[in-house]
Amino acid sequence: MSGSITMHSTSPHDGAFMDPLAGARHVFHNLSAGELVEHALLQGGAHLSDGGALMVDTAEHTGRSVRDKFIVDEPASTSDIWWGEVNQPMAPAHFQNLRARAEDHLRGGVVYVQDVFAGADPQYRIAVRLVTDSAWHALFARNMFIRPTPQEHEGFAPHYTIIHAPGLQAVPAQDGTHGGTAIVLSLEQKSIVIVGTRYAGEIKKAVFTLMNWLLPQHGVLPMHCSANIGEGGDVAVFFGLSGTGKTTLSSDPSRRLIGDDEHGWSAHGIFNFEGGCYAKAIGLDRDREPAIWRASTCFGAILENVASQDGVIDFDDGSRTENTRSCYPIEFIDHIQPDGCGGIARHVVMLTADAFGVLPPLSRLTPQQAMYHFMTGYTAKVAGTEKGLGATPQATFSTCFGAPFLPRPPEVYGAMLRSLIEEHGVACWLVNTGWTGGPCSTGQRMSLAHTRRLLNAALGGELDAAGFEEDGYFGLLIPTEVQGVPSGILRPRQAWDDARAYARAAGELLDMFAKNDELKRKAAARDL
Ligand SMILES: Nc1ncnc2c1ncn2[C@@H]1O[C@H](COP(=O)(O)OP(=O)(O)O)[C@@H](O)[C@H]1O
Ligand SMILES: C=C(OP(=O)(O)O)C(=O)O
Ligand SMILES: [Mn+2]
Repeated sequence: MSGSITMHSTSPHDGAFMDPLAGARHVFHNLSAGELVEHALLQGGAHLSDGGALMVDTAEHTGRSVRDKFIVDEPASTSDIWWGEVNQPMAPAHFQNLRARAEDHLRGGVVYVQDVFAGADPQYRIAVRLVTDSAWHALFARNMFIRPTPQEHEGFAPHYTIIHAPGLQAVPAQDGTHGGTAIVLSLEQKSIVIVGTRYAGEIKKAVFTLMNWLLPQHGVLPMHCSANIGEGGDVAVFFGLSGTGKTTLSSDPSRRLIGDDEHGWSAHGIFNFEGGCYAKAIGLDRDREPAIWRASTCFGAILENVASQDGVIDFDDGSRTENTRSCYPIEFIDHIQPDGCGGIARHVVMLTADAFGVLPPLSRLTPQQAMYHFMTGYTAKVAGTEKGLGATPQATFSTCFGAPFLPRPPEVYGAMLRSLIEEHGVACWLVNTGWTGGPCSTGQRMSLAHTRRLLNAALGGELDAAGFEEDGYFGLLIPTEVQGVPSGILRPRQAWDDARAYARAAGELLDMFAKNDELKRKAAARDL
């Protein structure tokens, strides 16, 4: 590997397409946050909260459209793609159509251009240009990615361009899509097209997919995780699927936040891909999560699908969706690592929100167990929209805690993590941020205070000399005592009133893991 790596082998604009902006009526380049807020209000469909946060509505798409994501099937770039359910091929001719129509659509009106970077480590950074007709999505990109300095803006040459036309519907017969929505990556043409959805998370996760494609060729492991750094410079990464606590737990007043969702692990250490956070806002409570609450409610923040009355935010209202979101630049959090870079991770934490209430709140993993849980990627959600009584939990297995974002086969990422854990003697932990004392219908959500205390004990070295005992089902090592947490909580069997009900639930969860292992074995045999 050379000193300065070129993440982009050909010239930024390879001439395959016209400048997407040529002929556009009004083009606004790199407006400030204040200007974008003004434009968003004028464009309509947005208003300010009493504290100044921009409140927007995404209409029917309130989450990612997993089935509508495509990678263009281009021979030079796609031989290493993990084709299948996650990565569906799109014919180059279809992409050509779709992109041309998206550009035409944008040319017809007002266009916002935001130039940003992904990758805090300059060596592995890509320059990304978002072209959109929606001012608040331009603000989203400005908040979420790394904002160039004035000098960096001069001569900014995008390596990748995102054509974002949320109001345009794809046409399946012409564009090769399933319906009106499409998120399409062309690795060869260095271009991403997003149509038919206003959910802003598509923008950041499309760039994440791109980083997941690019970085392994440079010996860097891309990860769906948050990261922070302790007083002594010790770095921890927190893997986990959506809603397991990456954002919440990484902003901890006693540790500096590196980032809340996407990181790379290079020979120098951990670096954020982003410059902002995208927190789940449902139930956001001022007292329980003061840092995220403050960041989410001030001018410059965007609140997606959050309800309000006369400007007063109601974070408890999930009537539009449970997946309400807040988006803010990382500087809105007090304790951050300003350059977005830390050293080699000393701790790897795997978060799971176990709605069956079976897994211990904290357990230590051997390197082998850590790899098993990484390749398995378990979490369990409450099914449907009605939470609480009677709801049945739904197990989810998403390999590498991020299958929807992996363009390469999972083993590529697994092998890299395995060698990093071995090489650096990394301590590994499994944390259940889900339920305790029963499944979600009868148990309680793990207290955030307990989860934070357990993590601080693990990361701060308090548990180095602690006693551990096996859980009896998963071979997990549970600390027998942690200051500040009742011992009855540490062992899930004791947290349940009915020991037999616990045994049954644990057995059932083990079966679900075994079924998933079997499915993976079959899929691997098919691919041989
Ligand atoms: N013990 C807990 N640990 C972490 N999060 C919890 C816990 N209890 C409740 N929560 C809630 O779960 C949600 C976790 O969401 P978030 O941190 O945004 O997840 P992610 O970033 O992994 O998608 C938040 O709404 C948080 O308040
Ligand atoms: C942005 C997302 O990720 P997360 O929930 O992991 O923050 C998402 O799933 O749309
Ligand atoms: Mn998050």
